[in-house]
Amino acid sequence: MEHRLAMIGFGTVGQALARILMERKAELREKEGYMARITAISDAMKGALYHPEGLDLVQVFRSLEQTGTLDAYPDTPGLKRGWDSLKTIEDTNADVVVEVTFTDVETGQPAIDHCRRAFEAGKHVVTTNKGPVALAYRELSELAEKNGVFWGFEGTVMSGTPALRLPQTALAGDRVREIRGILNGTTNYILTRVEEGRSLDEALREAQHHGYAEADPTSDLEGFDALYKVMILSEVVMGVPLNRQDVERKGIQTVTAEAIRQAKREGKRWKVLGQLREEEGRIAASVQPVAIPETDPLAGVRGALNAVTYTCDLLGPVTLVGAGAGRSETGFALLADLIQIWRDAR
Ligand SMILES: NC(=O)C1=CN([C@@H]2O[C@H](COP(=O)(O)OP(=O)(O)OC[C@H]3O[C@@H](n4cnc5c(N)ncnc54)[C@H](OP(=O)(O)O)[C@@H]3O)[C@@H](O)[C@H]2O)C=CC1
Ligand SMILES: N[C@@H](CC=O)C(=O)O
Repeated sequence: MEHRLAMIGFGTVGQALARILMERKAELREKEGYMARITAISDAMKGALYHPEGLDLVQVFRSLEQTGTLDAYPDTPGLKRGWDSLKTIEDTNADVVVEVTFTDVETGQPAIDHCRRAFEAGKHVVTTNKGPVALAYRELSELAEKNGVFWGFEGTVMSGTPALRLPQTALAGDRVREIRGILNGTTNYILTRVEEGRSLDEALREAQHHGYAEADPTSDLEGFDALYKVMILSEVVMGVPLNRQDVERKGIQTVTAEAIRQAKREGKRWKVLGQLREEEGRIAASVQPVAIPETDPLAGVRGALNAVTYTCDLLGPVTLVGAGAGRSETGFALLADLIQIWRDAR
């Protein structure tokens, strides 16, 4: 048995997963018995390829390096080009759809439709796209269950750091009453670099260069990305759905470079905190920059690292610190979900 994957979107994260599968092929096979081949890629601007026997990833990356597109991939018998995302999901032989298109903070589309169509076609989905989980969790979970397929979205919160798998597995049986965390890698990186003397613009450019920022970085800067993660944590970890309007939101545009450096002189650090607290079945939730004292454990979380503290009834507080964004870090989140599908099937 072997996974056949269809990549919907082939940007930073999609390419990172492809590289991991290529570079770790032998190790994954030996240690996990895991085998996968990418049979299809469909990307908005780079183009689309499908070959039922699998694509040659060396040629895929060569074509991207030469042309920025998939156009220079060599023609071989049986190769199809140009299929759009929905045709790729429905008409290829893939059994797992890897949904890694942009997160749309208004509608969650077209990613919600991508997941819907995949489940209806009896295909598993792994995704790092926050839109479907934040806006259509119930509907899509039910649809996946009805069709007997798996929906993996570990990478939607804190990249490959197991921020969702930890409460769902290791904390099962306890109740999470409160969540507090740094949930956006780009803004934490920017705040750290500005403290170190960079300008806000320079720091944002660096974050983009490292692959941390959203395609439209205003989503990071204005707090929408963290807001979506707060919605996901509320529903998936605390079992309470929230609307966007339920979450108070402020971005880092309200914090000047001088305020960041002044806080440092006063022994404080600005952090964008996502906070959720359960009170009588209701959730009070917010995303906002706060100047916290250096003695706060979250103050030491620097750069693109993120952290989350789950305060549980029985266990008390548990804090997880790890990558919040990044190429291989987020590609790994998809791999972890793929391995879970693989293990569950066995
Ligand atoms: N980067 C990170 O560290 C993390 C990212 N994420 C999430 O993962 C997802 C992917 O992120 P990332 O790879 O960085 O983003 P990129 O912007 O690098 O890649 C997204 C890709 O999706 C393609 N695309 C957009 N719409 C469609 C469509 N309708 N059909 C096919 N392809 C489409 C884009 O095409 P083109 O550009 O060619 O137009 C682009 O290549 C996002 O939802 C993001 O929020 C989650 C955790 C961390
Ligand atoms: N842009 C996001 C990417 C991961 O979700 C971030 O910076 O955290």
